[in-house]
Amino acid sequence: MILCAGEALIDMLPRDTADGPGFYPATGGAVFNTAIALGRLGAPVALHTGLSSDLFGQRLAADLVESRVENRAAVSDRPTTLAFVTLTDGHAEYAFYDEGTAGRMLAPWDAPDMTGVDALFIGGISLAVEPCAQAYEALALGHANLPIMIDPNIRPGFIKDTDVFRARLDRLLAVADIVKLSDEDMDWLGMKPDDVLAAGARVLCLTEGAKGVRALTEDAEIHVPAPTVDVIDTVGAGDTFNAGLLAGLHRAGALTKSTPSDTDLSAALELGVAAAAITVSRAGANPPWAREL
Ligand SMILES: OC[C@H]1O[C@H](O)[C@H](O)[C@@H]1O
Repeated sequence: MILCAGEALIDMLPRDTADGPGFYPATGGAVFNTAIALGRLGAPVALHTGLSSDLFGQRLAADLVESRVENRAAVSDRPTTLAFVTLTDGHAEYAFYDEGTAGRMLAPWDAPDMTGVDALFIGGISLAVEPCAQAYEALALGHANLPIMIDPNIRPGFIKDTDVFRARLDRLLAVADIVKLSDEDMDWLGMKPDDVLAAGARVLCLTEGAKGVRALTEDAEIHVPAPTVDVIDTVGAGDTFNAGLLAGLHRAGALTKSTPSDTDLSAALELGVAAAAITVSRAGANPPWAREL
């Protein structure tokens, strides 16, 4: 069972209405998106997050059930985080409303049930805000014996304290086996691929948008191009890639504390880019796609 830990929220996606520009709600949040995609790919998966009991929280919980994701959230009556999305040529930018929300206020003592968990996926904007960042860090550091994948999904405008965030990432990179970063993440971190591997990662996945993904291990560099599709929006592309990678490795028995073989890694990367390509060709982070894949 892969335990995904991070935010579940509502994306307010832009849509023109007869009265002018408007928004409509869709389930989202980087780690929620990864959990949903893992469930759709048939991987055994659970989600740990701070989930609201409000109507949006109920909708998020219902989507988990529908996609066969076990719900291991800490539920509270605080509101659901909202992310207002603006799109420029399909590229998404986010404005978050998360003050005092159920997701943000998750505390280290809201620890999840770890029964049956054999791998961890941790990430998202939750690593940049208190106190939930402490909860997710404690989870990773307390279970460093498990294979861990981290995607910090860095959104510079959302980082409340750069020094605290950077120090936290350094501690997480030291226990991570697989790290996924985008070009922009690498620029923000001021790191080179070798620095990430030297910090402890066995696999570094560098997503390069329409160009695909480059994966580096100590001994290999594998490039997998992305299928060509018409992009509607990029919301959730990286999250779905993460799910494909994790599902592929898990299925091959290669989601372990060791470096996967080039064959297993290549096949998992292929699944990741294929899933991401379908996501970007639809509106929103979690369009229905499993059968097509
Ligand atoms: O990675 C995409 C996700 O990031 C943002 O946090 C949005 O919630 C969106 O669903």
